[in-house]
Amino acid sequence: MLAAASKIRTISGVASTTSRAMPFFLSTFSAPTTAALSVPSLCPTRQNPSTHPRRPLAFFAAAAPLGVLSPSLRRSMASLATSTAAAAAAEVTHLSQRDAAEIDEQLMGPLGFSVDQLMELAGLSVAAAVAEVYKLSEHTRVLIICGPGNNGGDGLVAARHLYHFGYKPFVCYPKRTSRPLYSGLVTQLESLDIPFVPVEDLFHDLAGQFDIVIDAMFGFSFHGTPRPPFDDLIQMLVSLSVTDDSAKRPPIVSVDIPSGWHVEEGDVNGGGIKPDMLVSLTAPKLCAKKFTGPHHFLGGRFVPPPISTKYGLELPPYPGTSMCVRIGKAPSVDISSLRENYISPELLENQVMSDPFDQFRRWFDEAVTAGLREPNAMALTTVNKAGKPSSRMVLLKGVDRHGFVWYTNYGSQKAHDLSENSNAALLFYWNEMNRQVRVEGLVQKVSEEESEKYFHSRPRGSQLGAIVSKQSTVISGRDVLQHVYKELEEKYSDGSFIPKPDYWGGYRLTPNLFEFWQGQQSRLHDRLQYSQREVGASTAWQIERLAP
Ligand SMILES: NC(=O)C1=CN([C@@H]2O[C@H](COP(=O)(O)OP(=O)(O)OC[C@H]3O[C@@H](n4cnc5c(N)ncnc54)[C@H](OP(=O)(O)O)[C@@H]3O)[C@@H](O)[C@H]2O)[C@@H](O)CC1
Ligand SMILES: [K+]
Repeated sequence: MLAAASKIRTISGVASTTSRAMPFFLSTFSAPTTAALSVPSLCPTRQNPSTHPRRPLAFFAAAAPLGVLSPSLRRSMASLATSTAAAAAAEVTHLSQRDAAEIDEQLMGPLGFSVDQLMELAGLSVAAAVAEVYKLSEHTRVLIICGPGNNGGDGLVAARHLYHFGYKPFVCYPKRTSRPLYSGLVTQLESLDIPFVPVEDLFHDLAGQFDIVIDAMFGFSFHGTPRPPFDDLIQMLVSLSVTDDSAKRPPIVSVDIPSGWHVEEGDVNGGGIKPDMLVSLTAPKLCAKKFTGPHHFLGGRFVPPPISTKYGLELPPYPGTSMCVRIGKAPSVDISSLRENYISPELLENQVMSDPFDQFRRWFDEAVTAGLREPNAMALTTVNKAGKPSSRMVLLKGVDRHGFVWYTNYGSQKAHDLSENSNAALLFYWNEMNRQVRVEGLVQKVSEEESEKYFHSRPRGSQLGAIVSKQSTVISGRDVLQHVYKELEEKYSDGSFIPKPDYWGGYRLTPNLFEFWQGQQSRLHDRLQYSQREVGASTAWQIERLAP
């Protein structure tokens, strides 16, 4: 059985609402095992966005020094990528019209690119940026208005990618050119049954017909004032963008330049389009400095060093494998309006395993199968003898009937707390599945032998890292770590055995309480608690439902 859980988040003040669907594999669980669970190595996985519109694809993994999306990395690192890029926005280079055209010529001349290639990457960037901001569940119908030049071509390509992402594109392409590149793009869209909408059909109830409007009319070669029919189309978007209630109209996304704006001066008389989102390509043009909408992205991840060097381009790094990166400040949200409505299968007493370890194992396997990133990440809360609590995330490295194991530095704050008070709590939060597991119990160090075994199973870099860090002590700078690390790297460069430091090892929490939480609609969440009770000379787990 494959059921779905989804979550609807409402964000007022910005674009809005997200929802997610996540596969659950409730009945695919095989017989519980008593063998220790050795946590598998977990890689973020990508699912077909047209069928699984879940996390914004991971952000941030590869591109040193910054980086989501991956992906999707999605996802926590995304905010870091975003804020770092935002911080850098002030220094982003803005191109004059002449430089933009010159770069175009060089890319397609001495640097060996074809226009088809660049257009494909540009259109893909636009589609990726749109999908990052406007979630499929809330914005399905996308109108793409395409102009006569390459900006229009970017729009045609974006339409195709949006279709494959699961959106429903409609294209308005009033001035077609017969060049094979463009006729090919049109044929590709026709083969997907994407409707081509005549201009006349757009002049009534645009807001009711579409959830997003993409302006791909003019880019950096625009000059003068718009000629028909683009003058009327631009006016239509102007009227749309001044609609008071932004929630009642489709957002406008401009490709490279808001059409009709002066390429360098921007919206000179103030009567032009006011897009909600701008996707600058290659590098922002000077007019982008006047863009005041909430979402400014950069796309066109193809700029080779000769161009960056020649034009002194300062551009934010693209996160991970992403085709776009936010530049400019991320819109601020009203925290009190962030609200999720959880939709999940019910969690009933007669569905859960009688043993909480088996139930944990079942949920853990489902989290891994569903492709969650680091489902073994858990918040560990310790409390010192003065009753002062502290929390941090650690990684679960094993679980069996004896308990939950993680490794750390025995000189750390948590170790200090645990030496004074062995009570601790673990919290797993599997956001995409609307699930949380709480575990409480007593903590003990694992045997030296167990720690040794695990230490030597780690990559050599992690072994050295464990030696370098006198965890939780104050250090004067990052260079301190790098210096010691380098020395150790040299010392062990011959591949010789790296001894485990005695201040490094594992802990095991032996649970006396579990709580399995499944988010449900209208705050009527399922909470099933397992606690221990005496039965004769032994103990048994009793399951009780807690009010949400
Ligand atoms: N590396 C890069 O840089 C990359 C660039 N890429 C993309 O290319 C875009 C630049 O494309 P582009 O040069 O084809 O020009 P664009 O702005 O689409 O329009 C030209 C057309 O509009 C017409 N037109 C002009 N003014 C007009 C008016 N007032 N009223 C009516 N029509 C008017 C003009 O006609 P003309 O005036 O010449 O008769 C011509 O037909 C760029 O912004 C980016 O999106 C990416 O694909 C890949 C990488
Ligand atoms: K445009």
